[in-house]
Amino acid sequence: MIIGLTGGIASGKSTVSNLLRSHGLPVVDADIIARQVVEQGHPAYEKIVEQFGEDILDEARNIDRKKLGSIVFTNEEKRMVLNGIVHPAVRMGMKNEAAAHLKDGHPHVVLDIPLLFESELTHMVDRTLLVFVDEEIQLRRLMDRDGFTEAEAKSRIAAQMPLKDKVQLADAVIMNTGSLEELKDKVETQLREWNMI
Ligand SMILES: CC(C)(COP(=O)(O)OP(=O)(O)OC[C@H]1O[C@@H](n2cnc3c(N)ncnc32)[C@H](O)[C@@H]1O)[C@@H](O)C(=O)NCCC(=O)NCCS
Ligand SMILES: Nc1ncnc2c1ncn2[C@@H]1O[C@H](COP(=O)(O)OP(=O)(O)OP(=O)(O)O)[C@@H](O)[C@H]1O
Repeated sequence: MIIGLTGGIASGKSTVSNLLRSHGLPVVDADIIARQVVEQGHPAYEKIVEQFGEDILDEARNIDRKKLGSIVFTNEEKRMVLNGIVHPAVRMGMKNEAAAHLKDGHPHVVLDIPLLFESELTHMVDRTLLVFVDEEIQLRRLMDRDGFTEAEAKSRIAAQMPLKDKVQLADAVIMNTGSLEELKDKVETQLREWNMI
């Protein structure tokens, strides 16, 4: 079974991913692949520099993610351009990694995809699991984790489908408004319900 793990920015997907890994489940992380496919030498890197110019590069000519983020999270059109370059490569990378885990004999694989619903990727998975927090907690955790101003954090949250709309689309929801201990219990309960542990 392929599980699609999703949620909003700073909802707790990586935290849940780590708990899933601790149960022996392999997790394929779309954010990590999205970083790999824009490294120098990859075709997506060239396309991004062509579209966004050399101003988004740092001294070592790597993509400065902070700079690129400040452009695309305040301009939907530019975000779509970036998505159009990066997402096909991410999809391919995820498929390859998932196939390798299945080939290794793992019966279940988790795909951690922040934009699972926005990018209509549910066909890639058998079940969807949403990590939910209310907007106030999401904003606070995002500002605390990344040191963003309120405006920066809000622009990132606004670039995604509201979490309450994702609740309607998910097969199961894990509430992450409580403590990490509670989260751990909820993850375990969900895995048992789906006969995955
Ligand atoms: C804009 C970029 C350079 C900012 O990099 P940065 O290191 O600051 O953030 P990081 O990649 O770790 O993403 C953090 C979170 O932001 C959110 N996010 C990232 N990209 C997007 C996007 N295009 N639309 C909406 N939310 C996004 C996700 O929740 C993600 O988990 C980077 O996010 C990027 O290249 N985005 C485009 C690719 C993408 O969509 N990645 C996310 C899933 S594949
Ligand atoms: N139950 C919790 N209690 C307190 N802090 C938490 C809890 N769950 C997650 N956090 C913290 O909130 C922040 C966001 O969590 P995490 O990084 O797992 O989110 P994410 O959904 O993977 O984010 P992104 O979309 O940016 O990749 C982190 O600093 C994490 O340590």
